[in-house]
This record gives sequence, C-alpha cells and structure tokens, in this order.
Amino acid sequence: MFVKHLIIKHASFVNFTERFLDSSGKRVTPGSFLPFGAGPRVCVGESLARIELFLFASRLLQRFHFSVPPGASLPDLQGRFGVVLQPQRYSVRVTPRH
Ligand code: HEM
Repeated sequence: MFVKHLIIKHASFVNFTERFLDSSGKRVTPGSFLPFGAGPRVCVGESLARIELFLFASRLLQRFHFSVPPGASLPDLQGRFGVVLQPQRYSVRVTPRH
C-alpha cells in the first residue's frame, strides 16, 4: 500500500510525453527516475549498462525502421502502474532499412 502510494505520488508530476523536458524545453531528470536505484546499494553496473543500452538502441535504429502498422493507433503514453511502470500494449511494425 505504501509503495503504491509512493509510486503514484511521484508519478503525478511526471509528464509522460515530455518527461525529461521542462516547460522551456530544458532537459531535466525527475527525482522519481531511479532505474539503477540510489544510495549505498546503487547499481555498480550502471555505467556499463548505459553504454550497452546506447549501443543496443542505436544499432536497432540504424538497422530497422519502426512505424505504426496500418489501422493501428499510436501507443498510449499513460503508463500502467505495478512494481515498475509498464507501457500499455501497442503494435509496432519493424522493417529492415536498406
Ligand atoms: C539496464 C540495466 C540495469 C539496470 C536497470 C539495473 C538496475 C539495478 C538496480 C535497481 C539495482 C538495486 C539498487 C538498489 O538496491 O538501490 C542494481 C544493483 C546491482 N546491479 Fe544493476 N542494473 C543493470 C545492469 C547491471 C549490470 C550490467 C551489472 C554488472 C555488470 C549490474 C550489477 C549490479 C550489482 C552488482 C548490483 C548490487 C549492488 C549492491 O547491492 O551493492 N547491473 N541494479
């Protein structure tokens, strides 16, 4: 119960469409964004993980084109609350780039 309250309290100021930009377009990191934890037990692999994620994502974007399938709608940007914030179900068409 407390965890759910905490998540919703923190999520209430997160704008899911521009979550890392303030109203003037300046980059900000919400205090609730802690994918690697915080404090003395913070993830020791954070630097490696960030490099891997950058390489993984950039490789996908280099090799494939991502689009909305015909007849499908854009993904709903409202997250689903749980142990972690999850995206709603959505469809994406992935085609190789030439
Ligand atoms: C996207 C990738 C990753 C995510 C989201 C992630 C996230 C986390 C989180 C949330 C914790 C707990 C922090 C806490 O208790 O406050 C953690 C701990 C830890 N992570 Fe990661 N991690 C990732 C990748 C890695 C990698 C690549 C390594 C090692 C090469 C690693 C090694 C560790 C270790 C050893 C701990 C325990 C630290 C401790 O308790 O002192 N993680 N990680």
